[in-house]
Amino acid sequence: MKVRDCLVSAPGKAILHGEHAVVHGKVALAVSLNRRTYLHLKATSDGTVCINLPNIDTFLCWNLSELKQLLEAGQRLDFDLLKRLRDFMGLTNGNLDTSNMATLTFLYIYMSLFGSGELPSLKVSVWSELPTGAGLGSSAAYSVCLAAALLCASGAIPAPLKEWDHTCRWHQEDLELINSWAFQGEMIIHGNPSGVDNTVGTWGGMLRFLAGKIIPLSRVPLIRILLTNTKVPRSTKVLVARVKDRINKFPPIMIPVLDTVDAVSSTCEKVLTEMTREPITGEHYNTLEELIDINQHLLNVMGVGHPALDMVCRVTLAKGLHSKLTGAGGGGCGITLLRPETDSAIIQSTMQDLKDCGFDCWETSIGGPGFNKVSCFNGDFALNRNDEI
Ligand SMILES: Nc1ncnc2c1ncn2[C@@H]1O[C@H](COP(=O)(O)OP(=O)(O)O)[C@@H](O)[C@H]1O
Ligand SMILES: C[C@@](O)(CCOP(=O)(O)O)CC(=O)O
Ligand SMILES: [Mg+2]
Repeated sequence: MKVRDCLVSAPGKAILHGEHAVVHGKVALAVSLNRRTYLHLKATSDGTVCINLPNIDTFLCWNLSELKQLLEAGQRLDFDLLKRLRDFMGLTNGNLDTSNMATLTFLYIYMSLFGSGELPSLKVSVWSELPTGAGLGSSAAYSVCLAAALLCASGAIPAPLKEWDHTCRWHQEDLELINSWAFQGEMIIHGNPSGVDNTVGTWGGMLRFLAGKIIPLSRVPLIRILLTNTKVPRSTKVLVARVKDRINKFPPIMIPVLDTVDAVSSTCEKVLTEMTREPITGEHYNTLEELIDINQHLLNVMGVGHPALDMVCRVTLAKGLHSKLTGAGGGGCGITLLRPETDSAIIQSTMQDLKDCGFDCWETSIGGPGFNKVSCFNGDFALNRNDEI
């Protein structure tokens, strides 16, 4: 089978409001970031499939003949395949570390897409500008890249449409297919994902996500934020399970908390919309700050806070800035809202204070015009075909 080489990329995301609550059917507001994950797929002819995942120190190869034995002729690929792959990799349920989850996700999508025909010999390399396991949707960006590249290589989606700047894109229905396979990847990595992260990775921009329904927010103001990575490692899968346990233990307490988060997200959306229709005032920013504070407390009630995230909130508040965790929490990243009038000296000194705590910190902006979705590059332009990654 002739497989096309390709280079694809997908953005990370920040959740403004609604993390965790979105898993339980509440609204989330999420936005793509200008940090991305890249995947290069290269056809080979040595009868192996190999993955290079330098961010997580994983470099593996398998013989196609070994993998073929895991496929049962004619069978629809599903969680039985997942079980066979787990057994093949020697994994028990509790043994899903960073490398195993990434490997299992790759093998699952690869075997599912190519299993009914000939397994192609490939080398797949993935690298990312996103911190892994820090709340910025690295798992979704990884899954979107795998889905896009492998669907394209298998011929399940056509060659993408070329754009003027040497990048290219897919039609809406192809993006939907990419998103659905990326969601399966997230299921392997997260256990019970809402789908918001893979949706942002696929479509980009800012969106409102509710029970699988996506409403793109096409008119949103450009907002400056700080992103701070506490570098405290955590796993989304573990945190999502922790919140579920707490909901099961205290339903009358936790269900109103989820409803309140839902109201925070909807109120924030309303304010953002107002900000595009009328002159932006200090009052708009005051409300956004209050919503951030309220949601941070609610996330602590859900049990996904961490002393390092409390530190981010304290350090920034000392400079008059408001922060909350973003993503699954339990460590990872926080976002801090910057007001338009915030002096650059204040921003610099806040960033220095955060760095002095041992955190990584960078300024970025979200919203505004422009999309930042999954895209591919015309191979010859972006990479010489003979380049080794
Ligand atoms: N660049 C990458 N290369 C390989 N695997 C990755 C990469 N980025 C993310 N992953 C996978 O995603 C997992 C992290 O997912 P998760 O706990 O949801 O955190 P995040 O908030 O970054 O999405 C990692 O353990 C790994 O399996
Ligand atoms: C906690 C959650 O709302 C977001 C998780 O994001 P991340 O994996 O921490 O980037 C889970 C989900 O929506 O699937
Ligand atoms: Mg994730």
